[in-house]
Amino acid sequence: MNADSLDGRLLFAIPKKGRLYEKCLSILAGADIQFRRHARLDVCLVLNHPIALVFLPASDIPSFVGKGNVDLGITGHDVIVESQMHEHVTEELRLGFGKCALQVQVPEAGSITTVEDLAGKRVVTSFEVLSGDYFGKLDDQLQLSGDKRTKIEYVGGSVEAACALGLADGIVDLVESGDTMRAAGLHAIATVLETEAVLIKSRVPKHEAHSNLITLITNRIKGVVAASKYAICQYNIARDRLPSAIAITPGRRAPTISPLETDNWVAVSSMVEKKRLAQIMDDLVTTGAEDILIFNLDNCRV
Ligand SMILES: Nc1ncnc2c1ncn2[C@@H]1O[C@H](COP(=O)(O)OP(=O)(O)OP(=O)(O)O)[C@@H](O)[C@H]1O
Ligand SMILES: O=P(O)(O)OC[C@H]1O[C@H](OP(=O)(O)OP(=O)(O)O)[C@H](O)[C@@H]1O
Repeated sequence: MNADSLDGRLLFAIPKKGRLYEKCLSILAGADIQFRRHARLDVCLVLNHPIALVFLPASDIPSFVGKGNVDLGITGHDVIVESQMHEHVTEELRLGFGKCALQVQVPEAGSITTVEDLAGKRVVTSFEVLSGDYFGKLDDQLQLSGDKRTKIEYVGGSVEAACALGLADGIVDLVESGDTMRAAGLHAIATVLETEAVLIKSRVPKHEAHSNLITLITNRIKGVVAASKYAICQYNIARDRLPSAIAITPGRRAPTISPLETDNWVAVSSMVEKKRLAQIMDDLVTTGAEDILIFNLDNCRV
C-alpha cells in the first residue's frame, strides 16, 4: 500500500491490541465495515467504504485524532484526558465497554488509609497527568509546599508491583474487577476518574469534508451499541391489566400492543434494558403477564 491509496479516505483509528481490541472488531463488524488486515500491517483499506483503518496503541489515538492526522477513533476516555486532548476531540458516543475506574491504591496491611495520609509521599502511575492534577489539588488544600509535596513517578506498566518493590507508598491505576489490585495486596482509597471506551472525532476543520461519512458511521455504531444494551420483551396479558404492565415496560417511545384472538387479551412488545431484565420479568409475572419471551437484538436504529 502506498500513501496515494489513502487519498480521500476517512482515517479511523482502532486500538491495535489490549483490552479494547476485540470489542472494537465486533463494533466494526456490526457496522458492516469490511476489511482484511494483513499480518504486521497497521493500516488497511475498508472494502465497502472510502475508509482506511489505522491500528494504533490506545494511548496514542487521542493525539492522532486531536492533531487532525486521523478523523475518527475509538479509545478510552481516560487516555483522552491523560493526553490532554479532551479539548481537541469531540466525544461522539460512549460505547458501553472498557468500563473501569482510575483509582488511588495503597497496601491493605499498611498504615495509610486516606488520600490525605498519602499526600506528600511517593505515588507511582502510568497516568502522571491525571495523578499530578489530583495530588496537586490535594497538596494545595493541605498547604504542602516544596519537597513536602506528593512525588509522582511514571512507570509504563506493572504499576501494581510498585509498593511491594519499595518504589511507592501508593499507586494510581485502572481497576475493573479488582483482581489485579487484590492479588497485589492493595485496596482502593479514592477514585480519580471513571472511564469507558468512546468514539471520538477530530475538531480540526479539514475533517468536515468527511462529515456525511462520519455521521453514517456514528449512527451505525450507535445502533450496534444500543442493540447490545436492549432486548425485546414480548408477553400476553389481559386487557384490564394492561396499564400496570405498560408501567413496567413503557418502551423507548411506547410499547406495541396487538389484539389476540382470545377475548380481552393483548400481546405487548417493548424494548427493555438488558440489565433490568430479570426484575422486569418478575414484575410482569406479578402483574398477570403470561408467555413472556425475550429476544436479543442483532442490530437496531433508535
Ligand atoms: N481492566 C480493564 N477493564 C476495562 N477497560 C480497561 C481495563 N484496562 C484498561 N482498560 C481500557 O483500555 C485502555 C487500554 O488499556 P490496555 O491495558 O489494553 O492498554 P494497551 O494498549 O494494551 O497498553 P499496555 O498493554 O501497554 O498497557 C485503557 O486506557 C482503558 O480505557
Ligand atoms: O481490576 P482488573 O479487572 O484486574 O483490571 C485492572 C488491570 O487491567 C489493566 O491491565 P491489563 O490487564 O490490561 O494489562 P496491562 O497491565 O499490560 O495494561 C490495568 O492496568 C490493571 O492492571
